Amino acid sequence: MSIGIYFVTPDGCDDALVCAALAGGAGLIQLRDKTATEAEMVAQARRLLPLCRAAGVPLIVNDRLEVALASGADGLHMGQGDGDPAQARAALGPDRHLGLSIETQAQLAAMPKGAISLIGVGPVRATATKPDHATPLGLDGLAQVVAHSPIPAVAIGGVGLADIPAIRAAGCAGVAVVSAISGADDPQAATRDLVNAWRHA
Ligand SMILES: Cc1ncc(COP(=O)(O)OP(=O)(O)O)c(N)n1
Ligand SMILES: Cc1nc(C(=O)O)sc1CCOP(=O)(O)O
Ligand SMILES: [Mg+2]
Repeated sequence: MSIGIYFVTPDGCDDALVCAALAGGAGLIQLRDKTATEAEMVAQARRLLPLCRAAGVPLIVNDRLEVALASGADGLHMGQGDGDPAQARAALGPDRHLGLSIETQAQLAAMPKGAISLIGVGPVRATATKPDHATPLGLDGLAQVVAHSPIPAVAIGGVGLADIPAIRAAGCAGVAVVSAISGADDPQAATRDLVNAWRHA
């Protein structure tokens, strides 16, 4: 599986920002909004789905299984405290993506076999985007976790353009970013630069 650049939305994300990431070549989108109501997230996911489908890019919902199901999204991302992955897999069915956050080797070893299709490993570095993040792994720690993963992994947390060669060399299927795209003056160009760096790493 090759994902490349995985755009995770910031709180209050404008649909236009997702369009810019799609136009720049993002290979996966996660709707993550810690401030939105369930109804707002369902409505936004329903608006974004046709845009993502037109680009051939899956749309995944963060945290909220009900939103993923009600919107018909292509999957769900869960953290360690976000419920039982086996139950989420049963509700999602066999074909949709189910991502799980992995912060340590022990969490990887304890991961329920079969339910998860993708892991997000991090944070690589401290990041203000997720104030409650776990202890940073660094690029070496990332590589150690990914080396033991039986399923595709993406790196997340405080990463950007300069990290892409090391992240790819670690065996990741992609890199998940918020601020490297959302904080750029030109999000489409920033995504394109990340995509090109990924392709040439
Ligand atoms: C791809 C990816 N990896 C990790 C996370 C973090 O999930 P979680 O630990 O549940 O934290 P929140 O994002 O819910 O604050 C993620 N969202 N995506
Ligand atoms: C959503 C998220 N999860 C993380 C984890 O470590 O699990 S770090 C993170 C935020 C990533 O944002 P940025 O690219 O701006 O650092
Ligand atoms: Mg979560």
